[in-house]
Amino acid sequence: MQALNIIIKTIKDMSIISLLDIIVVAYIFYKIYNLIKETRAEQLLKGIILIFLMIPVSSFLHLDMLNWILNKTLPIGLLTFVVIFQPEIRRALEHIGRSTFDKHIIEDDETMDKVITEVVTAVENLSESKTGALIVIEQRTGLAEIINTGTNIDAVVSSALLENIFVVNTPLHDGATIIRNDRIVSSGCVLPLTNNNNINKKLGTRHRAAIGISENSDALTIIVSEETGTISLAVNGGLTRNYDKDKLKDILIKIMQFRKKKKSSFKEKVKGWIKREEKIS
Ligand SMILES: Nc1ncnc2c1ncn2[C@@H]1O[C@H](COP(=O)(O)OP(=O)(O)OP(=O)(O)O)[C@@H](O)[C@H]1O
Repeated sequence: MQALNIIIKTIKDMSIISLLDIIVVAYIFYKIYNLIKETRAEQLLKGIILIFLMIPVSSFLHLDMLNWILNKTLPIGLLTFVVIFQPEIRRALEHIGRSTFDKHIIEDDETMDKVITEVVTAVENLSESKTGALIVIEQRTGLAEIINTGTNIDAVVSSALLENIFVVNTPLHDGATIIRNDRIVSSGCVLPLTNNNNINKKLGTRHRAAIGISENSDALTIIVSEETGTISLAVNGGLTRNYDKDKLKDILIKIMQFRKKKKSSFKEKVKGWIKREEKIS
C-alpha cells in the first residue's frame, strides 16, 4: 500500500519535462529492442533487464545477499554484452546513422534502371562463362574504408567494363568491385569475412566475404561462382542463391526502389520478396 502511495505521489509530482524524458527513453529502448530482436543478443539482453529489475525488488524486500550478488553481476553482464555483441552493436549504430543521413541511394529512376541493367547483363555473361565475380552496390552505409583497400577506378557502370574487370589473371579480378551511384569506384577490394558457422561448407571465401559485407552494411552484393556459375545475392546477412537474369533484376529493382521510398520496415519487405529456400545455404 505504501509502495502504491509512493507511485501515485511520484506520478502527481511529475512535470511535463519528466514525462517527455520517460517517453524518449522508452522510445529509445523500444528501438534498441527492435534492432536486436531475433538476434543472438536478445536472450542475453533480456537476462540483463531481468537483473536490472530484480535489484530494486530485492532491495525493497530486504533480500540483502541477493541484492549484493545482483549489484555485482550487473556491471559484469553489461561488459560481457558489449564484448560479445560488438558486431550487433556496431550494426545497430550504423542503422541509426543510416536513418539519419541517406547516402548513395540512386534517386533517378532512369539511372537506377540503367545501373541495374548493366550489372545484371554483366552478371549473366560472367555466369555463362563461369567467371568468378563479386560486385557490391553501396547504399546508405558508406563503404569508404572498403573502397580504399582496392584500386580506384571511377568510371560509369557498364557491363563491358564489369566483365573486363573479372577476367581471370588480370590485375583487378581478385576481390570485390564497388559501385557507388552510377559509377564503378574501386576494384580488387577486400571485404570482411563473416564469422557465421552455419554457412554451407561448400561455399568458400568469395561467398563468405559477400555475407560479411552484408552483415556490416546495407550494401547489395552479387556473387558469381567461378566453380558453378551460380548467381547469388547477399543482403542483410542472408544469402539467396540460384538467380537468373530476370529474377536478379526484379529483386534489385524492388530493393532499390523501396529504399528510395522508405515506406516501411525494410527487413519485413525483403523477407517477403526473397523466397528463402535456404536461409543461408
Ligand atoms: N575477403 C575477401 N574480399 C574480397 N574478395 C575475396 C575475399 N576473400 C576471397 N575473395 C575472392 O574470392 C576468391 C576465392 O574464392 P573461393 O573459391 O575461395 O570462394 P567460393 O565462395 O568457393 O567461390 P567460387 O564458387 O567462385 O569458387 C578470391 O580469389 C578472391 O577473388
